[in-house]
Formats: sequence, C-alpha cells, structure tokens
Amino acid sequence: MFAATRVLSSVAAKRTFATSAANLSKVAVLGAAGGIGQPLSLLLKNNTRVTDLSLYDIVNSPGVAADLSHINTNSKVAGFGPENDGLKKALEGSEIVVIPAGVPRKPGMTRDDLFNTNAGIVRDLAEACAKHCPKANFLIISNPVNSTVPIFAEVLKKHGVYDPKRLFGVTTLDVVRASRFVSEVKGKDPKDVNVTVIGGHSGVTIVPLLSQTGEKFSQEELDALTNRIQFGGDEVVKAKNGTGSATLSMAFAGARFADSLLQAKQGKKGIVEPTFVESPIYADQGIEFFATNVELGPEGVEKILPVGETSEYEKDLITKCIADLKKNIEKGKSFVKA
Ligand SMILES: NC(=O)C1=CN([C@@H]2O[C@H](COP(=O)(O)OP(=O)(O)OC[C@H]3O[C@@H](n4cnc5c(N)ncnc54)[C@H](O)[C@@H]3O)[C@@H](O)[C@H]2O)C=CC1
Ligand SMILES: O=C([O-])CC(=O)C(=O)O
Repeated sequence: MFAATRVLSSVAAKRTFATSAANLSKVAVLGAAGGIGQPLSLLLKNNTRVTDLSLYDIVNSPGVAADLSHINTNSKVAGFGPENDGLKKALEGSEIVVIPAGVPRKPGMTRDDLFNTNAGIVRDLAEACAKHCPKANFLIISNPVNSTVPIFAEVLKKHGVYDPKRLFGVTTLDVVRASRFVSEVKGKDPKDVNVTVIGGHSGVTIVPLLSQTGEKFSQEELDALTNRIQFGGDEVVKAKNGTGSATLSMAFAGARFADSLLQAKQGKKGIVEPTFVESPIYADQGIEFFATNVELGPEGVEKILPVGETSEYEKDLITKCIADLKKNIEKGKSFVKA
C-alpha cells in the first residue's frame, strides 16, 4: 500500500513538474483543423509540458478542440475561429505558436507554386503574432518554408519585434525521413541513425550530409539516398494523388520540434534540432537564413552549430542549394517590402 502510494505520488510529482507555475506553456496551433493541424494538435495534447492548447483555424477548430478536450491529459484546450477576435484570443499569452496554415501541393507542383496563396496567409498571421504575442517562439511549417520564414521575419521587423532567436522554419521532417531511409538501406534501427540535413526545405536546397553518418555508401547508394531525401515530399504528394502532401509524418516531426523547444525552455541543456533560422553560416554569400543543427535554449536559438566536414559531393550539393535558396529568400523578403 505504502509502495503504491509512493509510486502514485511520484507520478503526480512528475506531472506537477510539467505544469508548475514556472513552466506554464501555452501552445497555439494556427491551421489546427487541417491535415497537419489535427494530428499535430493531438500529439501536443498528449505532451504533458503543454498546459494550454489553443487551436485556431478559419474553419472547424471548435470541433477539433471539443474532441481533443476529452483526452485525459492535464492541458486545457480551446478552439477559435476568425469571429469575435478569435485569433487574438488564440495568440495572447502563447509561448509557442506553430503554423501549418495554408494550402498543400498537388502532383506536378513545386513548393514554390504554393507561394501565391500561402505568402499572404503567413504574412497576415505574422501581423497578428506581432500584435498579440510578439515574444512567442514561432515555428513555421507552411510552405514554401524557404520563403515563408523570411516573410514572417520581415513582418516582425516592420513591427519592431523581430528576434532571430525565436523564429524557426520547421525542417525536422527532412531529418526524420533521412534517418528512416538510411536505416532501411543499412538494415539498422532508425533510432541509431542520425543524419544531419542542412540548407532549406525544398528539392535541391535540402542537403543531407551522409558523409557524417559514420556509414559507408557506394556512389549508387549516395545518389539514390540523396535524391530520395531531397524529394521525399514528392513521394507522398504522388501517393496521395491530389488529396494533399505529408500530414502524419509532418505532425510527428512538428511535435518533436515543439517538444524539444519546450524542454530547452524548461531548462534542459544540450537539446539539438535541425532548423531553418537566421544564420551567419553562408551570410558571406548573401544567404540570410539557413538550416543546420541548432542547440536550443531558454531564449530559443542558443547556438548555431557549424556544418562540419563535408565531402566533395556534398560541397557540390551545397553550391546548388545556395543558388536556389538565395532566390527563395529574396522572393519572401520582396513580397513584404512590396
Ligand atoms: N515544413 C514541412 O516540412 C511541411 C510543410 N507542409 C506544408 O504545411 C501546410 C499545411 O498542409 P496541410 O495541413 O496538409 O494542409 P490542409 O489544407 O490540410 O490544412 C491547412 C489548414 O490551414 C487552414 N488555413 C488556411 N488559411 C488560414 C488562415 N489564414 N488562418 C488559419 N488557418 C488557415 C485551412 O482552413 C486548413 O484547415 C502546407 O503549406 C504544406 O505544404 C506540409 C508538409 C511538410
Ligand atoms: O512535399 C510537400 O509539399 C510537403 C512537404 O514540405 C514535405 O513533405 O516535405
């Protein structure tokens, strides 16, 4: 009986750790009723570090919120639509805002083809964030990430509230895929296969550094794996046959990134995730944002980790990445300036 009580109270203590006053974490999801938004919100509801989950969408978010609110984890869930200052209410007090709002690709489209629709959505949501939760951490999932992150940054700058430590393009899915694909080829458990992926989040701007995995690859394997990691998104778009792009694996990846950031904000040291942030790494070549491994901390970005040793093959990939990435970043910045 005594032992049982001790076990129960230690479980309770763990729960209160995640919900004590010092660790109140309100997370808002914008685009919460969508293909990514729903499973991502489910995973966040299951995360005991989240105390308040605020779901915003232009449609259906009250229903998603009511559904998730019956799950017996400690967090409170609220759903908001555009009416009655819903976006303001969703954002106020948020520590993390995750943004998967916007349209996904159909077969034959590039991520850049989404720019015309998604740029305006992301700009408007950034305006609201600048007004209602300027000190939050912003996790941008909406594509094209290479342009939507610069758009978000420009809007925050216009409002005088931009802090590069708190704006992240979510590129976690690229490392999740890379780990899975390499583990399949090498017959390993993916948990033992870490692949650093740098650059951006579309086609040739996605640069896997397979030489740093400690595995040996034939040239044929290298070509096939690099191509699969760069164009993994297209595989899903093709298989979904016009009904959208990756949603479940993206929700998994987004929830992993949000959890890492929450852990870092709650004081855990040495948490590293790949992410597309304002970065000095290729600034001398005019590249303002670049994804590398980043150590996270209480303020967001703690330290941008260097690219490290790369092979000749990877140097060539990086050159191609930089040419495309530069155009994508410029396109985002000019959209806001115009
Ligand atoms: N960063 C990454 O690795 C990935 C990014 N994506 C991107 O994520 C985005 C969302 O994809 P899905 O969830 O599959 O699309 P979806 O169409 O299923 O859901 C998007 C949701 O956004 C909502 N929305 C539209 N305008 C909005 C606004 N102004 N405010 C709030 N919500 C709004 C829609 O009502 C919808 O519920 C796409 O742009 C897609 O390309 C997708 C997979 C991976
Ligand atoms: O491919 C897409 O359009 C969605 C995406 O970003 C991904 O799956 O990596």
